[in-house]
Amino acid sequence: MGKLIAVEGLDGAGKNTLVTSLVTGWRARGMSVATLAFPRYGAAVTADIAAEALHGRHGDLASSAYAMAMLFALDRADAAGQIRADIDSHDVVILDRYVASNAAYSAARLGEPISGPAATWVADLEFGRFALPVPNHQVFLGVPTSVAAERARTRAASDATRARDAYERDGDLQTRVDAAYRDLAAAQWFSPWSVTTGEADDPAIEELTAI
Ligand SMILES: Nc1ncnc2c1ncn2[C@@H]1O[C@H](COP(=O)(O)OP(=O)(O)OP(=O)(O)O)[C@@H](O)[C@H]1O
Ligand SMILES: Cc1cn([C@H]2C[C@H](O)[C@@H](COP(=O)(O)O)O2)c(=O)[nH]c1=O
Repeated sequence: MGKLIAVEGLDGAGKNTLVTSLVTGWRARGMSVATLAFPRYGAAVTADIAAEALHGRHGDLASSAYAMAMLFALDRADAAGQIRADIDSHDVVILDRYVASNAAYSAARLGEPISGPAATWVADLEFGRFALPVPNHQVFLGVPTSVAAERARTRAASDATRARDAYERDGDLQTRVDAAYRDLAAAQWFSPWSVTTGEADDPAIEELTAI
């Protein structure tokens, strides 16, 4: 039975880069590692519709925090069997975004604390009704919001397929999401959390690399 680790953070924080580097390190040590990124663009229609909505399609769909969160949650519900099978057959399963993304973005959109109705609904829906596995560990890649925003902007400028979506263009939302993630980490929401800047010499990264 492998460990399930979820990496969380703002848009452009460098989650994908961090996951890739951790996976490379673990595989170099002979560990078997499975990885999955949410939303599963191109693999789940719910993920694609969510992305399209954040780029201005599907009428007023994106204006509902709960509707958007439901799309992201249904994507994960559809992947639950795959996640469980991966946990059974690997030493580590590492996810680029997971349930806490829905809790942080939904609470931030609605201006609620993480103990409020939206984050509670996300947890009940995803860990409860959809029975998604609870991670053994969650990592918040807590780079400054200005750094994440600049990385998202630079990426959009150099890659036409990565134009910034409604969440990425909303600086106030990103600031509230950052605060929500810090609260989730401080509350050790559903599992132990670490907060890292992502630098290789950060003790939190050294600890993860050495699992
Ligand atoms: N430590 C770093 N230093 C400098 N640039 C970085 C670093 N980590 C990531 N980047 C760059 O920042 C951009 C965003 O990185 P990445 O795609 O890993 O972020 P992400 O958190 O997965 O983003 P999103 O959630 O928006 O998909 C990329 O262009 C990447 O090359
Ligand atoms: C998985 C997931 C994502 N979101 C938000 C976070 C981002 O702003 C967008 C798209 O994700 P990406 O990593 O930038 O491709 O959606 C969310 O609110 N809830 C979720 O579960």
